[in-house]
Order: sequence, then structure tokens, then C-alpha cells
Amino acid sequence: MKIGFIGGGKMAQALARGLISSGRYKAENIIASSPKVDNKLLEEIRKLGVATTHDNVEVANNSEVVFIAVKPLQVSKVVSEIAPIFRRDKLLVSIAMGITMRYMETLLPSKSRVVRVMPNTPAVVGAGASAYSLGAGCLDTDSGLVHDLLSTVGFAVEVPEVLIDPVTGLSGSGPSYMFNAIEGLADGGVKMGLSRELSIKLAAYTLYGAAKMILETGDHPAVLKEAVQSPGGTSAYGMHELEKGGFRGLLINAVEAASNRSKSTGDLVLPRQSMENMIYEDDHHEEFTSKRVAIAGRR
Ligand SMILES: NC(=O)C1=CN([C@@H]2O[C@H](COP(=O)(O)OP(=O)(O)OC[C@H]3O[C@@H](n4cnc5c(N)ncnc54)[C@H](O)[C@@H]3O)[C@@H](O)[C@H]2O)C=CC1
Ligand SMILES: O=C(O)[C@@H]1CCC=N1
Repeated sequence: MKIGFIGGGKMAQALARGLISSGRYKAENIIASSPKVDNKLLEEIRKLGVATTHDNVEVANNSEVVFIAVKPLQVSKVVSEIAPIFRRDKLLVSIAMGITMRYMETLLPSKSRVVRVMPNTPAVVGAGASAYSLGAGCLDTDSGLVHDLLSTVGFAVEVPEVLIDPVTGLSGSGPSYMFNAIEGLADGGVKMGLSRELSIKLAAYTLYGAAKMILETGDHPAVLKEAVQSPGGTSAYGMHELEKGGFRGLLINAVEAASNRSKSTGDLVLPRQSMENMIYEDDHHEEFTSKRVAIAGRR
């Protein structure tokens, strides 16, 4: 399968690396684009054996699956650029935070196959977590195709689109929270006399081991937590400090704030979308069409 990335930044590189190192996808079947000013990023991705270009249309022309891997506010520009050559033999897979499928569909020919994915950077080591939603123009086979692609680089699950913002707040942004947690644990180790190197390793294995236990035992985290905390032992003392600082509340707040940020980023681009598309017929989103007709009528 021919895969293209429009945008050759951090997340595109993580996905490309993950796909290639799985052995299931060949670098020579992958192409990526970025503007000339970002040549350095393209050099990185070129090192994987991936073809590169500054021309987004070339990527779309040469791919069956076209990932949109630019920042959210660039989505409109790049999707509009490829729209004239976009046909139903191509699948558009956007990983942009906040940007709805409806928005992208209105920039493309009607019945275009559009998928919205929220991946995360651990895809680079085959330990990603991705959720995806399929657009109205997708084929029955698209769910399997996307699932196959994403499960090559980790866990993948299909969800209704309304859940993509919460997924973004949890697993999309989550690696950054966990890197911070590892750094904090390591700082504690260093404070108590362990070397920095050993502290980071112990902290990383601790998170890795805890995550692996959850996934492999299927036990609730509370059950596994209880098994570590002996009455009057060290873990209960450590946990008390975390709870005094509002540990779990902070994590809940983080997921909530990031989810809301994703949603509001999408809302930010919507007015432009309505104005741009008032003149087009849209035959697979009746509710949206009537909203656009209403706006057009008001002009
Ligand atoms: N970094 C992460 O952990 C995750 C990022 N995402 C999403 O992935 C998307 C990309 O994020 P990152 O890779 O982190 O950003 P990045 O800044 O590393 O990459 C963005 C890329 O877009 C390219 N670009 C800019 N304008 C362009 C244009 N007109 N045509 C073609 N390419 C263009 C840049 O050269 C750069 O390679 C964002 O929408 C983000 O929300 C989603 C999940 C996780
Ligand atoms: O922080 C961001 O905007 C992106 C989306 C999810 C992870 N990184």
C-alpha cells in the first residue's frame, strides 16, 4: 500500500518509523512533504528511506492513504490544495488535533473517504495508542484498513467522533504527562542519592511494568495498587504525599483541559468552514447542509 504524509514533523516521523520498523510497510512505498523552510525535518524522514518532496499534491497523487500531519490551522490550506485531484480511490487520514471530519469533507469532493485519527508518539516504538472515526464517505473496508495500519504501531480502537477530543486529552497528550512523571520520579531518586541515569531507568521501568500489569492481568488499577501497599509500609506513606498534592485530581484536570482545548481548536476553524462552503452541495450531511443554506439565506 502506498502511504503519504503531508507534514513531515514529529508525529509523521513517529508513525513512519513505527510502520517501517514493523517490517509490514516498506519505506519505498512511503512519501512525505513539508515546505522548503522545514527541509531539516524532511532530512530526518529521508533517513528512513522515505521519499520526500515540497509538493503536497505529489504526495496525494502517489498515495492510496494520505495522512494529514500538519498543525490544525494548516489543515484547511493543505486539504484545499489536494482537493482537485482527490478521488474515491484515496483515503484521507487526518491526525490533526481538533479538526472535525465534517470540516475536511466540506473542503473535498463529495463522498470523499475521510478518517480522523488521534495517535500518540509511542507509535515510534510500536507502543502507540490510537483512536479513529470513519467519515460518511468511507467504504465498508476502510475500518479494517485503518485498524490494520494503526495496530501495526500499537493499540487501535474505533470510536464515535465525539470521543476523539477526550482521547486527545488522554492518550494523545498523555505521553507528555507521563514523561513528566518519569522525570519527577527520577528527581526524587536523585534527591535520595541515586544517579540520574539509574533513576530515569528505574522510573521508566516502573511505569512500563505498571502499564504492562494492567494490560496483561486485566485487574483494576486499585487492586494492583493495594497489592503494593502493605499496611504501615513505605508505599502508603508515599501515596499519602501524592494525594495531599491532589495527584489524581491533577490528572483529571489535565485530561479535561486538553480535551477542551482540542474541541475549541476545532470550533475556531468552523466559522471559516461554513462561509467557504455555503455554495457547495453536500449530499451526505443533511443537517450541515441545511445550516449552510440558512447562513446563505441570511446574507
Ligand atoms: N506530536 C504529537 O504528540 C501528536 C501530534 N498530533 C497532531 O499531529 C499534527 C502534527 O503535529 P506534530 O508532528 O507534533 O507537529 P510538527 O510541527 O512536528 O509537524 C508539522 C509538520 O507540518 C509541516 N507543514 C507546515 N505547513 C505545511 C504545508 N503547508 N504543507 C505541508 N507540510 C506543512 C511542517 O513542515 C512540519 O513538518 C498536529 O495536527 C497535531 O495535533 C496528534 C497526536 C500526537
Ligand atoms: O499537543 C498537541 O497539540 C498535540 C495533540 C496531541 C498531542 N500533541
